Amino acid sequence: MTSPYAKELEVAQLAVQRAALLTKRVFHEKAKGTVSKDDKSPVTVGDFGAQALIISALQANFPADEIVAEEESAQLRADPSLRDQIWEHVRSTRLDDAASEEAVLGGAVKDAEAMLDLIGQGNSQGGARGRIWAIDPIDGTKGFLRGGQYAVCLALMVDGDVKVGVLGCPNLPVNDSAALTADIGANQTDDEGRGVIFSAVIGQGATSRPLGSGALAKGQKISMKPITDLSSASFCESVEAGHSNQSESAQIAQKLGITKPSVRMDSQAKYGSIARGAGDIYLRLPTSKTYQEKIWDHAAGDLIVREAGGQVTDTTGSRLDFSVGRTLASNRGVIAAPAAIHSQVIKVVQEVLGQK
Ligand SMILES: Nc1ncnc2c1ncn2[C@@H]1O[C@H](COP(=O)(O)OS(=O)(=O)O)[C@@H](OP(=O)(O)O)[C@H]1O
Ligand SMILES: [Mg+2]
Ligand SMILES: [Mg+2]
Ligand SMILES: [Mg+2]
Repeated sequence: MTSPYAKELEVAQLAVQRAALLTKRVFHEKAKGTVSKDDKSPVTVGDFGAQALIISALQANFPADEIVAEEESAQLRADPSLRDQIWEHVRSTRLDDAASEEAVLGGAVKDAEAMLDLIGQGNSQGGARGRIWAIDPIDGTKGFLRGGQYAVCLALMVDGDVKVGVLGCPNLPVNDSAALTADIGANQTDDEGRGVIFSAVIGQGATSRPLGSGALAKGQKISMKPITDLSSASFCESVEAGHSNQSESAQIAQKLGITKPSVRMDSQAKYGSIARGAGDIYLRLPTSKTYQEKIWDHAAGDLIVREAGGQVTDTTGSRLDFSVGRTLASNRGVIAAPAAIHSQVIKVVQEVLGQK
């Protein structure tokens, strides 16, 4: 008997791998086709193209499933030149392994119009019922533009619970033990020895494997660092000061006896890094009363960390709730840490936030 979600995992990993081939090409281009969205955040040819390729693979395999994806097609319909730039990438990005490309991912997208339709298919409102995929085609777009970390993110939720999570991180070291000592926060690229896929299926643990471009490489189990002494730990936090409150995190570090500076890294690469022990504690503290976290920014990382032996909660200690729509509506903050120290961190987070 095959294990639960084996097909979903295979499709998700290959879809992320193919989408990452596209983002890697755009990463090395000088002009990345960047435009500004209504909320003033950037989106590039890479984000749109990766979303089209992933949705194409999902629809070829699971046509009845719903999809919640970050990007929208409306802006592209009014911009034929941008559409054509994206189409050029979508048309020409293929896995090296022809069998996986055709038999698993369903092959090429028909034309530019079909591509726009695919991008627009990620408009599900989410919720607590049924099978829903969450896609962040490029998480950490600012990092992608800056030459930092970014991640191609895909997760399957069933009745509001994350069952499968995959993160493709082209700029992280492949090797889990090398990553332990590498400077994972600094400016990064996808040179030799870089590019990793993290994945997890509920109840089956978490793995990492080289990102590659052909048949999937063999994976290895990953687990969080067994920290007992917080004084040797460090936080892994956003690069962008607007995404997490850095002065509160400094106070929390001090109270916990953490002396090392925070590792600053864009995207869900943070979740993957702590899940393989190349980092300790993911901390995200709200900066605004109105911003709502999006499910695609957390779903895959949440499962990967929990399957690697961690706990992921908000600042009250409750699990993240992926069942309420496209956002984590009432969520305040995220703390992901090895299970043994998670409650200790939450206690101090609450002390510091409570002082305000
Ligand atoms: N105001 C605010 N507060 C919190 N979070 C926000 C905010 N604005 C945006 N975002 C989301 O942050 C995503 C980027 O992830 P990180 O914050 O972890 O990384 S970093 O900021 O790039 O360092 C980023 O994901 P992408 O848009 O996929 O890059 C955003 O969804
Ligand atoms: Mg994101
Ligand atoms: Mg994104
Ligand atoms: Mg974005």
